[in-house]
Amino acid sequence: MGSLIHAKEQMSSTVINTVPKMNLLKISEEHYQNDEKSLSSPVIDPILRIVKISEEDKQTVALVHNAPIVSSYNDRIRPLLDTIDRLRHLKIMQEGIQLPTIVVVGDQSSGKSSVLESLAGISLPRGQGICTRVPLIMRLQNHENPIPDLSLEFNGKIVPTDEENIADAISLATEEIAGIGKGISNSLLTLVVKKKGVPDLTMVDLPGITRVPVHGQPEDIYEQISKIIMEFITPEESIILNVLSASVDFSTCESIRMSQRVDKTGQRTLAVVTKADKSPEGLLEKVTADDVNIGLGYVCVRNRIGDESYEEARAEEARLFEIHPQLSKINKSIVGIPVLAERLVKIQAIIIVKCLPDIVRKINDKLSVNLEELNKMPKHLTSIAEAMTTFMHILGFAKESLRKILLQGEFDEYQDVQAMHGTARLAEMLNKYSEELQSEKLVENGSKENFLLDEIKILEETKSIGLPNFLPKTAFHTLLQKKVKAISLKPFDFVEKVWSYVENVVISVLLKHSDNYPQLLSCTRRAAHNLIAKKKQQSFDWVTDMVEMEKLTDYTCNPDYMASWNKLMSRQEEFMKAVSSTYSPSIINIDGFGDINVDHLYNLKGDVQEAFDVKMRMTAYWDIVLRRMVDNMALHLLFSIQNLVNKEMQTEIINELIGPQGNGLERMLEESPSISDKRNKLKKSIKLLKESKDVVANIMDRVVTNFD
Ligand SMILES: Nc1nc2c(ncn2[C@@H]2O[C@H](COP(=O)(O)OP(=O)(O)OP(=O)(O)O)[C@@H](O)[C@H]2O)c(=O)[nH]1
Repeated sequence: MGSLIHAKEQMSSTVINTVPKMNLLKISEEHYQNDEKSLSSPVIDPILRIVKISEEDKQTVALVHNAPIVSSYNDRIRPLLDTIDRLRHLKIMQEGIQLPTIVVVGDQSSGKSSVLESLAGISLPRGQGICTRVPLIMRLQNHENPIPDLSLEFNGKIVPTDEENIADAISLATEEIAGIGKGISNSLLTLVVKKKGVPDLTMVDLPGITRVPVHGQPEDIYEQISKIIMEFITPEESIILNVLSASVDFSTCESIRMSQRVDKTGQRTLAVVTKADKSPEGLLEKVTADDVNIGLGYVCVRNRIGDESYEEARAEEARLFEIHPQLSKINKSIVGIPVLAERLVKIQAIIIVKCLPDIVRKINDKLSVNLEELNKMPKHLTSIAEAMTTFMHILGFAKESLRKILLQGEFDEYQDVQAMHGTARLAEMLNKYSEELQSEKLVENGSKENFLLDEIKILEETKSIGLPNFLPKTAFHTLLQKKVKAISLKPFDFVEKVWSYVENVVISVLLKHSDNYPQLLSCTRRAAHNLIAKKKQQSFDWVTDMVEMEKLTDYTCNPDYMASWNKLMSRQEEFMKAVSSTYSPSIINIDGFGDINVDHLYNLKGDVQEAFDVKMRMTAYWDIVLRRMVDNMALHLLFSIQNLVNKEMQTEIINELIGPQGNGLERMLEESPSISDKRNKLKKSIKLLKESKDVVANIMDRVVTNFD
């Protein structure tokens, strides 16, 4: 037997020593398989499951079963397992970093605690009804001292205990955590068992699932327990040790349903079938049929019964599977606590090696994200001078951002937010405004059935006693006023739209920069709002003047006016011919108006020729007016926005914050609870991650060396 153990030790160290750095899991799985092969050449499926085993091997396995449950994996896996345990102790899972964990689940009284005590060689509270009421982390450590060393860790304290009192100590600790009675809690209880011959294993025992609350249990016991179980078995890093009683139909087990929900293919589920002694009939068929899809295979066991000692229980178990008419037919590679221990130790090594590099990466990533966030957080201000400096910085940054967004067209701070690409949006609005003004002109020029009638009517009404060949200026002005009036609302609408947009941009920039000082938010928002209201009013006043000016006066030095009028007037003679033509329809094409039927002007009283002249003057001039309305508007807005960004905003906000009414600087000294909470949380998390980083830093060197 000694040489066998020696051979196995050699084999194990080969496994550990030959795994290269890259792709640790894949390789360690292969080696694990090789390991099994070198032991007994069984046929093994890709997920570690032994399918066939030779007769000769059966004997070897049987011999191994009689060896103490200690693997030479221990020496090498122990530091890795310690690392994981220390990370668990640091509560790294609170940071959303999952640890590789063997999670023991099972229906109520399926025998979970019995399996664990068999593995640990100690007595745990056992019984009918709910015994495990809190997640129990069981850390088994092989140690050389023949005297076992047991302790419980919970609620921040360590309580030493011994084998005799462990069951009571666990019950007491459970009561302290979850209260007296049958209630459950998700606060952890850790049991450390250092004992000669135990496998180096860490497992989590969870409360058993029950659908029907027993006397004294809360009504929603099923939901409470399911929640805890799901929390532990959902992460991909968890191996599910599903404890099933041989006396039940596996497919009806709640624990199977749950594990199937998170591990459909069963690739991270191992089944332990307890109470083989109670229900031996058909057990072989059940585990062979594998109706419930257990990827990592089955191990059938017989736990301690009544007052048996651990040694007696193991001997009974070995005897049972050796001589029982039905149970002895079950392959020896899948029976007994020693096989289970061996299997778990290996699976544990594989998942740890697989997960560790990822854990290290996640710790580093999270640490740098948190450090960055902490650095970005506002300083806690302690004096008015500090508050003033911070405030001026905020103002400076906001001004710079607005200058980029609204004046220079640089969007590095808002690459993906189109609404904040200010210069482009303003240009878009101006183009639309210009198009809207032009479209009015097109509509008007398009209505040809009344061509010249307006002009003729106005000329008649503005006639006075005088020489016939003088065009009355009033006629032109009357027409101009009518036209300006028709479009006069458009510039007001445009101004309204532009300032609303600018207000949104200004407020979101100010809010972004004063984000860390919620005390500043309301007063900067108010200042921005007041300032924009003022600017809007100024623009309205300016637009009113501009519209009135265009209505009441007329002037341009733009040569386009004369050029365009001359061009239009060159068609006057032809036009008059068309008007006096007796043919019907009499049609003439004029630039900008298209084909005009002039039948309605034939024989018309009033001066058609004069009306044509007035209309063409107006047409030439109106183009100038519209362009002027767009150009002037653009200049006005650019100038106003420039003033707002470069001068007025700063003054307005300073007045609002520290003016006669303002007490903003004093308020900046009072840190908001949400900010201080956030800072404390970040500091706590950074401390935890730094400690975790130290914990894994040493081990990663060893992983690499060991697995080189
Ligand atoms: N005959 C026999 N009885 C067993 C075996 N395993 C467990 N039992 C008994 O089944 C009962 C329940 O076992 P526990 O280990 O307390 O079950 P549990 O799943 O931890 O229970 P809860 O935590 O309450 O859900 C106890 O009385 C055990 O002695 C076994 O292999 N054979």
